[in-house]
Amino acid sequence: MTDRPEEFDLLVVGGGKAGKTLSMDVARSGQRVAMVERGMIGGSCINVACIPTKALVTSARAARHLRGASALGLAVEGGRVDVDLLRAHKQDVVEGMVAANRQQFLDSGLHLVIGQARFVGPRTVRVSLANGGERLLSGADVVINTGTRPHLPAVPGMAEAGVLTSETLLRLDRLPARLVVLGGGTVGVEFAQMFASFGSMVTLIEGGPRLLTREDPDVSDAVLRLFLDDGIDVRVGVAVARIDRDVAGTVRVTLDDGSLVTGDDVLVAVGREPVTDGLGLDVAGVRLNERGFVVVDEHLRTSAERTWAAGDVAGSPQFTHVALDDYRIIRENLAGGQRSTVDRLIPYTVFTTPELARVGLTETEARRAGHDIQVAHLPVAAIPRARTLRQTEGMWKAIVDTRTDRILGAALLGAEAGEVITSVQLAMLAGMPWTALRDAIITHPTMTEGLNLLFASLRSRPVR
Ligand SMILES: Cc1cc2nc3c(=O)[nH]c(=O)nc-3n(C[C@H](O)[C@H](O)[C@H](O)COP(=O)(O)OP(=O)(O)OC[C@H]3O[C@@H](n4cnc5c(N)ncnc54)[C@H](O)[C@@H]3O)c2cc1C
Ligand SMILES: NC(=O)c1ccc[n+]([C@@H]2O[C@H](COP(=O)([O-])OP(=O)(O)OC[C@H]3O[C@@H](n4cnc5c(N)ncnc54)[C@H](O)[C@@H]3O)[C@@H](O)[C@H]2O)c1
Repeated sequence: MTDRPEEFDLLVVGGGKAGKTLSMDVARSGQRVAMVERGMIGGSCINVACIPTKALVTSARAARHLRGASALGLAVEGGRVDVDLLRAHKQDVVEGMVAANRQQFLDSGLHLVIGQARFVGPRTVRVSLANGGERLLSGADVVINTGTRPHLPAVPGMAEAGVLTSETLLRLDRLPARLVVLGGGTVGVEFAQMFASFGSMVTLIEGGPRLLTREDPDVSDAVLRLFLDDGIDVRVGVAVARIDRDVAGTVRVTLDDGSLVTGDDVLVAVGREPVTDGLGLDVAGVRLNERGFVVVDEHLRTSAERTWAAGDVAGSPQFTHVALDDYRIIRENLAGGQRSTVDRLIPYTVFTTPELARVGLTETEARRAGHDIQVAHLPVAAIPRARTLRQTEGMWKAIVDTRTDRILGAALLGAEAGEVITSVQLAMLAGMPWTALRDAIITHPTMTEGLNLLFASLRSRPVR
């Protein structure tokens, strides 16, 4: 290797959703682009996060359907979960997407460099290549997109006891008979319910006052009731004092209220931390915040000249669709634009069964912000489609501004909520009044039709 770097118009460090989409787009426009990825073709979403988990949620839902088949008029036996088949299904979905990504990378003309990058100066990285050797690369512009990894808190005994993360549990080399889940956030609830559907006895421990602490208390309570119905043992407002594994292999989790939870495996799902250590960002002039995330401005510029950051590592809300929007922002700003992250309307869906889909403000946030609000409520059982699906669990709510008639936010817990929320989001983006959703003619019988009923529960402003 010479000391002169290979020069590119754009150098992307980490091939996550933001980085790979940007790399392909810029390469297709004829510029020289190098993307360094240490091993996961396509990034974490398709390899170890969204896609494998949602493939397994499909299996979990199928298992539930099979158990409830008689209610649908079907005489079906059992539905035993076979962990080898489960793993094969998940792998097949993942490998299909990885192969499609690899082909798209090739077609775009980007230079894919497989190896671990480390900054050795401004806009210059040394890459330890996966197949041996090194390369020195520089970019006229550089984008950091190295993502996050599971955070492991300092709990006495945990390292010796051995615990799982979302990544290691997804390898599925066995189905734990008893699974203890630490953390009742998005990862914790999705995994807890999925494994309960596969037949594991699940205990979920959340340090905060309730499940999904970002949500309104009535929404968290509705999720809690579903979990209790599923036989999940939920403990909230307790901290783990220590974790031990006995000679028989049983894990013993001692809580600070003196109680003891036992299991075969512990999944730690208490948040994610940025992948910035060992990246040499100090020599690149890139500032980090106290939690190790890259500090960016609203245009996703870092403290170093012509150096940008995108996705989880830039402190963006941790969703793939947000990483995609970060790509759009940088793409436009590389071309001299001023696109910004300010005031983005970011929906999300927690893939429990049924799903919890959210957009905009919660009721708590709307009140705190001083809005004069009305809150619409609807039990999902009131929606005809839910009856035909025989999935009547859940509740919907929406928050509207009484003065402007604009929709401020919605929380939909129910079947297909992740699809329905987009209609609410689009109405918000278009600045439509809530009455438009109350009065729109919507196909019958669909879940989206429930929006007519949800908003019909509100009072209209008197006509003046
Ligand atoms: C279990 C789980 C389920 C999730 N489900 C969903 C979901 O359903 N929907 C949703 O929207 N979001 C979901 N998320 C969040 C989503 O996965 C992330 O927000 C998203 O993947 C972030 O993408 P990114 O662009 O920041 O980078 P990432 O996809 O994290 O990519 C970063 C890449 O950088 C590479 N890298 C790191 N360091 C180096 C280095 N030094 N040199 C070279 N390469 C390097 C890594 O190998 C990785 O491929 C989930 C997350 C988890 C953990
Ligand atoms: N469907 C989706 O879109 C999806 C799915 C999974 C993950 N994600 C993304 O990944 C991010 C990370 O997910 P996550 O669930 O790891 O983090 P999170 O921040 O969503 O939740 C972590 C939870 O763990 C709790 N906690 C923290 N320390 C604890 C401790 N010592 N003991 C018990 N509980 C503790 C917190 O109070 C919190 O409720 C999410 O915020 C989300 O943005 C998205």
